[in-house]
Amino acid sequence: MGNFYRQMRISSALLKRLQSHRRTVAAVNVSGSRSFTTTEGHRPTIVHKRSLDILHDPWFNKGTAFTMTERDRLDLRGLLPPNVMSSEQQIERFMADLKRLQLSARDGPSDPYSLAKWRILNRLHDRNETMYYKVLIDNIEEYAPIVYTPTVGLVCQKYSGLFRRPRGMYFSAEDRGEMMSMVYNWPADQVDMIVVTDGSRILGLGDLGVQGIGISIGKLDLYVAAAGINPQRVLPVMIDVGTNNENLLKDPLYLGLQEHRLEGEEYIAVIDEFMEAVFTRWPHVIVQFEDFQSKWAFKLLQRYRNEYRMFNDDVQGTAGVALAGLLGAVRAQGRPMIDFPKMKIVVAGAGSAGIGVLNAARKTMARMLGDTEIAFESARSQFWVVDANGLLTEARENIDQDARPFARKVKEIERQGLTEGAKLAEVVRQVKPDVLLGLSAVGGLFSKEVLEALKDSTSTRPAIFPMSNPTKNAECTPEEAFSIVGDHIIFGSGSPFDNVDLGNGHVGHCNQANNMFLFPGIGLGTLLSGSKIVSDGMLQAAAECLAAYMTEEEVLQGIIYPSISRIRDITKEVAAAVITEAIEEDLAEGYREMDGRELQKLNQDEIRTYIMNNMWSPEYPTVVYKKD
Ligand SMILES: NC(=O)c1ccc[n+]([C@@H]2O[C@H](COP(=O)([O-])OP(=O)(O)OC[C@H]3O[C@@H](n4cnc5c(N)ncnc54)[C@H](O)[C@@H]3O)[C@@H](O)[C@H]2O)c1
Ligand SMILES: O=C(O)C[C@H](O)C(=O)O
Ligand SMILES: [Mg+2]
Repeated sequence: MGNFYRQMRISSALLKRLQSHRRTVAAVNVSGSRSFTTTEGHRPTIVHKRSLDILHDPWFNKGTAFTMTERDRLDLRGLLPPNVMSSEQQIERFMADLKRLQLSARDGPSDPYSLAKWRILNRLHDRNETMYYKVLIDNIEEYAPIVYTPTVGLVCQKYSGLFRRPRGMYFSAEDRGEMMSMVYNWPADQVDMIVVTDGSRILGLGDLGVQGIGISIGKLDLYVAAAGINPQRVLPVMIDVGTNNENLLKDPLYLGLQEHRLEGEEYIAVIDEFMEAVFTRWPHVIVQFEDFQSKWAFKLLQRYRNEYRMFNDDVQGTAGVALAGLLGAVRAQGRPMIDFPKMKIVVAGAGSAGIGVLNAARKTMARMLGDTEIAFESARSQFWVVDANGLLTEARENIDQDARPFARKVKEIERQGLTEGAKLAEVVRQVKPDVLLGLSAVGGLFSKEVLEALKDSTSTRPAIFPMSNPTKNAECTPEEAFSIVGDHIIFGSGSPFDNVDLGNGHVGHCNQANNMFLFPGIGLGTLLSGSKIVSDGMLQAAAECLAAYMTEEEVLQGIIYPSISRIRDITKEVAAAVITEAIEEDLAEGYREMDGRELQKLNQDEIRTYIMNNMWSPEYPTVVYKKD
């Protein structure tokens, strides 16, 4: 036997590994023989690898069954979800998932096989990243809805069953005091982009705890596909501070911490520790906050935005995308953009996304009106905000601090025939808005009654934006909007829908109003500019670039956002706008061999070339072996 292996030039390390594997197999085969299993079964397995190498080796990997001491010993801490499982629980989880597959492979009527497609793509992602991203980039229209919204929502919901190999890092409340060392368990010396979530508000699906890691992975897939960030330099992160989802707290197979969420100072201390750890190891990284519940989204943004390279996608990315849509709706009426401050806008939903949009739209109106305090004050009267308690006015008790600037004066709305807490349909009936925008996470909120009321809009082309995700949380479908309000509307939804056949060869165009058209360009532009912060000006430049991207002809046809097949191009354009603004604000310090001064000398074409030269493409590199 020894001779045979020598002849085959198999190294002694591999020989040892083969022998140890053969012992395991033998032990399994003779499990009835007590004496054999006791002697062999208790002998430790010697491994010559640590960290991800172990998790990716099917011979040694135990997945979630690695004990905490093993995780510490083998540099695995943070590379697995925090809940240690027994092998029986692992099998139970796998079997339950297998049996559920047929029942759950469905997200809305659009694609009954979406989850099955996700599994196949995910397996490719685990085996061969270059090939995975080539498939994704070459077929982005078909597969973005699988790896990103809406299927990613279903994946997060089913995550405990779908979990096979870990991807990304998990920092849990149990890791307090350890994060600074744990961060070195990640194998890459360079990380450009982190997308982090605490799982507290995943799309419109609520608190999904540790299962929210899927959203960080999906967003980073778009960073690679759209922005050409090197996949070896992205890091999805889940900060598990517990969950308030009672079902998950009771589920014996849940992979996260089974305790209620940390609150107050304790919560902030965990996020602070995480930020300090990642910026210590990777000082130039950009951290995108994703799907944090509103009460933390704003606080954390204010806390970190002047100190670290970070932004909140739901607040700032969404604001820019919605603003581009609002300006597109003005252009689609054949009016100049400068007419924007005359638009009457009803927003349903006053969470992180809704308030982000309201702030950005109000500021833009004020700027167009002369950028004075009076202009800022008068812009406020263009918005009516309806949340779970109806129309928001100053008569409301316990108004959320971030929503307060949009609470209407009681006298003012009484003159419009409205009162505090008025229902959405009533508000639409009285206001006759130009735009109805939904960020409520309530599927079907734009009911027949609401849409009927919008028929009396004073606009020649009312715009309807059911922006909530995933598909079943959309406030209405395009069929409902076009059939009830009319063929002339502008339509944009957060999740993708097919265009609507209006008959007579006419098509009702369904735009996808999703922050995916901005966040990859914001990240890429910030990275390549070398700015230490993501400024308001850089975000505004990104939004204006998207707003101006569509041609007059397209806009008049109701096409106000690009198709996803153009996402790499729009991302490059957005990145160029971000870099240009960073240079103008004197924030650009450069990236790698391009220092800040060199960057300042580039013209627009050269900036685009610089961006394209730094975008990764999925091509196999030549690989050579080198001894340590
Ligand atoms: N399209 C995009 O790019 C995009 C970006 C960000 C968020 N979103 C979606 O927006 C939704 C909301 O996100 P969020 O972070 O603001 O959530 P959130 O939970 O913080 O806010 C939801 C808001 O909706 C309000 N609401 C609840 N029921 C309502 C009702 N019946 N009528 C009117 N308002 C009601 C709540 O009072 C709250 O103000 C999610 O579905 C998310 O997926 C979409
Ligand atoms: O994830 C998306 O598709 C958009 C947005 O970030 C959301 O939270 O819904
Ligand atoms: Mg989000």
